Amino acid sequence: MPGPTTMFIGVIGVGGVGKAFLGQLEQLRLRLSKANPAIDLRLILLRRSNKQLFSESWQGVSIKDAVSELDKVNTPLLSLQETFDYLATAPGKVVLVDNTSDQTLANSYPVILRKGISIVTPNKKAFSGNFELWSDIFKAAANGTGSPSDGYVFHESSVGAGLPVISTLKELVETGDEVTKIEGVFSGTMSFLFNSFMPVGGGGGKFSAEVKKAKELGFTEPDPRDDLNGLDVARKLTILARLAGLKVQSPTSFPVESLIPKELESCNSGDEFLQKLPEFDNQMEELKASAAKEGKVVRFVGSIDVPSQAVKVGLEKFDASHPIAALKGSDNIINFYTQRYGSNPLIVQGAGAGGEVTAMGVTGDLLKVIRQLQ
Ligand SMILES: NC(=O)C1=CN([C@@H]2O[C@H](COP(=O)(O)OP(=O)(O)OC[C@H]3O[C@@H](n4cnc5c(N)ncnc54)[C@H](OP(=O)(O)O)[C@@H]3O)[C@@H](O)[C@H]2O)C=CC1
Ligand SMILES: N[C@@H](CC=O)C(=O)O
Ligand code: NA
Repeated sequence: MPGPTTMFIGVIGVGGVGKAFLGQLEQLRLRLSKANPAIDLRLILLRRSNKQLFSESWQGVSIKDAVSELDKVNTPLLSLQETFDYLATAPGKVVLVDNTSDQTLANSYPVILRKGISIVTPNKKAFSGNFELWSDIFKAAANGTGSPSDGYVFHESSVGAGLPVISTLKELVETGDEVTKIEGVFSGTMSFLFNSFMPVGGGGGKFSAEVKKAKELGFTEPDPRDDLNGLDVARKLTILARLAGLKVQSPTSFPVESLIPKELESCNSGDEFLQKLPEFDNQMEELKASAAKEGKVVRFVGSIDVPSQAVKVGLEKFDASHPIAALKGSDNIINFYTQRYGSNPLIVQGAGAGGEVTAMGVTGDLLKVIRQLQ
């Protein structure tokens, strides 16, 4: 029988982040039940694009074996609506973990929240799509203007992976500081690409080869064109700008520089794009050489100027001594300029992509929900 502190968890998406999350969920389950044996986390749904696994009896499936059990399933996939209805009938509190980048699922968040199901997710689509969806989500959430019986929603990993970017910005705003500017490097993929293709001091690999590496390391979006076209950074800036109080309509409503060569804009798939990208390495070599002539390197950055409501995303040149030029690996750096912090910004820096660090933000959000519902 489920007790008052039984929490039913549904997980959608078992890619790089989803698999790392399941590992962390099992650790969390063990730690919480050791601290308080009444706390009982049960995995009742695991779904990928073509299969799903249920726990018919609400007992929960083994988290350790869930991915291999999911692989064995050969029953027809339920619709998303049927899946939400199943979750809503669980005999207790339910949390849905969306580890996909699916827009259709993101569009359903208001409906899910109104069923009393909480959501934690690294998926940016819901928070960076049209402004109406953003408003609907927070109207429906218990930690927005919804009722206490609605679900909670947290999305820390949608910006800067597990780095405390969203929580920091929210606290600045909610404690009455005035945020004037947010700027920095917001993409783990772009950071990795430029740090390794154009390192300070010269050298570096071929741009296209670094893109393939970034994908293999699990830094890119499922389709790496979503990183290279600047849209992933634009989505993150849309989220931060909205949290800072700006009514940004969409991630395409401000200037965004794309690194997709014109000739590859019509590729039909990410694979075709990756295959053809080496033909355009010379364009990136020219960019590197022209920056080097000025003793600089190029990095992919973004900024939000709050008073003028100006948001932009693109390439900029930096001196070798600049902190942005000196970043390593997939590191993000996010500078918050505020009235309280004056001319020395509050800085958040560290790995901005990768399965484990992203899953950590999702697991942290799950803990926030558990604390609210306990
Ligand atoms: N990777 C990173 O460093 C970071 C990722 N994120 C975000 O985390 C999310 C996941 O990223 P990542 O794990 O790297 O991506 P992956 O491509 O590795 O995994 C995506 C997973 O989602 C599943 N999926 C896709 N569409 C659907 C659908 N309609 N229904 C059910 N399952 C679906 C896929 O199913 P299948 O296995 O069948 O293909 C796959 O299991 C994305 O939103 C991304 O933007 C955020 C911060 C950092
Ligand atoms: N593709 C994204 C993943 C995290 O949001 C990135 O590279 O930053
Ligand atoms: Na974050």
